[in-house]
Amino acid sequence: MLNILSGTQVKVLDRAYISSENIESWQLMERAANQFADWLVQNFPDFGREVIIFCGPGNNGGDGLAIARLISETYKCVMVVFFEESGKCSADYQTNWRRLPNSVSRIFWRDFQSETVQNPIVIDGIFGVGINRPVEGVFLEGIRIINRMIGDKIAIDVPSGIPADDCLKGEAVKADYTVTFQFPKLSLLFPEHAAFVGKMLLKDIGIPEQFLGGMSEGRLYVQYKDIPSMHRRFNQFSHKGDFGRVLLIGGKTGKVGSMVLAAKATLRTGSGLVFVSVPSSEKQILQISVPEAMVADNSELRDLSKYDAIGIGPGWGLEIDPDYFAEILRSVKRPVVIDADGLNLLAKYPRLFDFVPSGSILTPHLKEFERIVSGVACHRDRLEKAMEFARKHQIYIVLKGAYTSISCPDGSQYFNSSGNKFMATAGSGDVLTGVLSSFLGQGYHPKQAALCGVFHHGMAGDLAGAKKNRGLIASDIIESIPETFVQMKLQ
Ligand SMILES: NC(=O)C1=CN([C@@H]2O[C@H](COP(=O)(O)OP(=O)(O)OC[C@H]3O[C@@H](n4cnc5c(N)ncnc54)[C@H](OP(=O)(O)O)[C@@H]3O)[C@@H](O)[C@H]2O)[C@H](O)CC1
Ligand SMILES: [K+]
Repeated sequence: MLNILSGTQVKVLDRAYISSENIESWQLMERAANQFADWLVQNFPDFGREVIIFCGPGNNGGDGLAIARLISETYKCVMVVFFEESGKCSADYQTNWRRLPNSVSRIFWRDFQSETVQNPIVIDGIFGVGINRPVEGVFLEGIRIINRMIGDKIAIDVPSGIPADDCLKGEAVKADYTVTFQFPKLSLLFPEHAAFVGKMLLKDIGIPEQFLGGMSEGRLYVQYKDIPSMHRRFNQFSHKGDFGRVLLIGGKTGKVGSMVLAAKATLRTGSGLVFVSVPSSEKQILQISVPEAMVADNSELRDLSKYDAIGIGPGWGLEIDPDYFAEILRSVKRPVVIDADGLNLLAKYPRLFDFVPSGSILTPHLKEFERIVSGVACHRDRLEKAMEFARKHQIYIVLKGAYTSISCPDGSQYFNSSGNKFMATAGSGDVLTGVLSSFLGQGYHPKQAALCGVFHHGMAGDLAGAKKNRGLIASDIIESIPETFVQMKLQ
C-alpha cells in the first residue's frame, strides 16, 4: 500500500531520502523526469508532433526542463515556455536549465504564440505540490494559455493550480492526463478535480515504502498487489458453513431487484448459504431469479444470531418502522453492512446510530453521506467528516465513488484504485453490499472485508467494463466477480 503524504511532507521525504542515499536532489528529479519521459514516448509515439513544456519557477518546472532534455532527441520539436529568469528559480531548475541542449527552444511566456502551433502535446510544469496560494498574475496567464490550447495536455505531478491536499480555489490547468510521482497526491482523488486531473498515472521514483511509512498520516492507496495477502484461505475440508451464512434484508415492491443483485453478488463472492428477507409479495420473484438463495420468513428473523453476517438496506424503502430497524440492530451481536435505504433511515432517525454494532460497514454514496452528516463544503471536508464519524461510532465508512474511500475506526483512511466510470449504473451499490456481506460472513475482519470487498467490486467492474464499456450493467459486475478470484489465484 502506498502512503499518501501531504504536499508539505513531500519536501521532508525528499530530503530524508536524499541524505540517506547520499544522492543529489537533482538525481531524484532525474528519476521523476525519466519516468515521465518514458511514459510519454510510449503513449504518444507520433514524434513529429510539437511538444510544448510550460515550466514554473520551482522543482515542478525543473522536472519540465529535465523532461525537455530527455525527449529532445525523440521528438522533432521541443519547446520550453518559461516565466522567470533562471537565477530566480529553484536550484534544481537552474541545474536543468544549464543542461538544456540547444535543440530545445526556450521562449518567455509573453512571447509565446499559441496560435502558431497545431495539435501539440502540452506539458504542464508550472506548479506541483509546492503551490501554497491561489495562482494569479503571470502564472494564471500561463494556466489560461494552456487551457485555451487544443492538443493533448499532460500535467507533471499535479495540474497547476490544484493544491496537493485541498480543494481548488480559483483556476487550474485542465489536463487530459496527470503523471504523478511516488504516490497519488490526495487532491487528485477528489471528485471536484476530475476535469482537471483527467486520467491519473502513478510512477514510482524508487523511494522505498519504509521511508514513506515513517511519515505516514494514516492515508493509504490500495493497489492490486495489496489484496491477495489480505484474504482468508480455505482448504479442501472447508464446508459450506465455513463460507458463511448471510442474511440480506431489503427489497420492497418495485425494488426487489436490488435484493436479487445483492443475493447473487453474495453467492458469487463465495458465501455458502444466503437467506433473503423481502416482503411476502416479492418472495416468488426472488426465488425464481436466484434459486440458490433461500427466502427467510419471519420465524427465521427471530434469531439473528444464527447468521454470520447481515446486509441491510438495498431497496428497503423509507416506510420501515424505525423501531423495527432498531430491534434488528440491537439483536445482532456482530458487525453488519448497511446501505441505501438503511442509510437513509439512519439519516432520518439519527438515534438509530446508537444501535449500530461497532465494526459495521456503512456504504454511502456522496449524497447519502451528506444526508447523514449535512453541510459538506468539499471532498476534503467530506473525508474529514467520514473519519470523525468512523471514529465516533467505531464503524467503517465506505464512501463510494471514484477512488472509494474507507474510513476506519482506528483513524486510518484507505483509497481504492480499482473501478471505472461505467460502474456508475443502477444496482452497482447493491452488488457491493452483497460482496461486503459475503466477506464478513466468511469470517473476515471488517477492515479486511471492506478493503477486499471494495477492491474486488471495482476489479469486477474493470473486467466487465473492458468488454461492455458504457453498456455495462450491475449484473455484468456480478458475473465478473469469480474472475477476480481466478486472476488473484485465490482458492
Ligand atoms: N518526491 C517527489 O515527488 C519529487 C517531486 N519533484 C517535483 O517537485 C515538485 C515540487 O516542487 P517545489 O519546488 O516544492 O514546488 P513547485 O514547483 O510546485 O512550486 C514552486 C514554488 O512556487 C512558489 N509558489 C507557490 N505557490 C505559488 C503561487 N500561487 N504563485 C506564485 N508562486 C507560487 C513557491 O515559492 P514561494 O517562495 O513563492 O512561496 C514554491 O516553492 C513536485 O510537484 C514534483 O513535480 C521533484 O522532481 C523530485 C521528487
Ligand atoms: K504541474
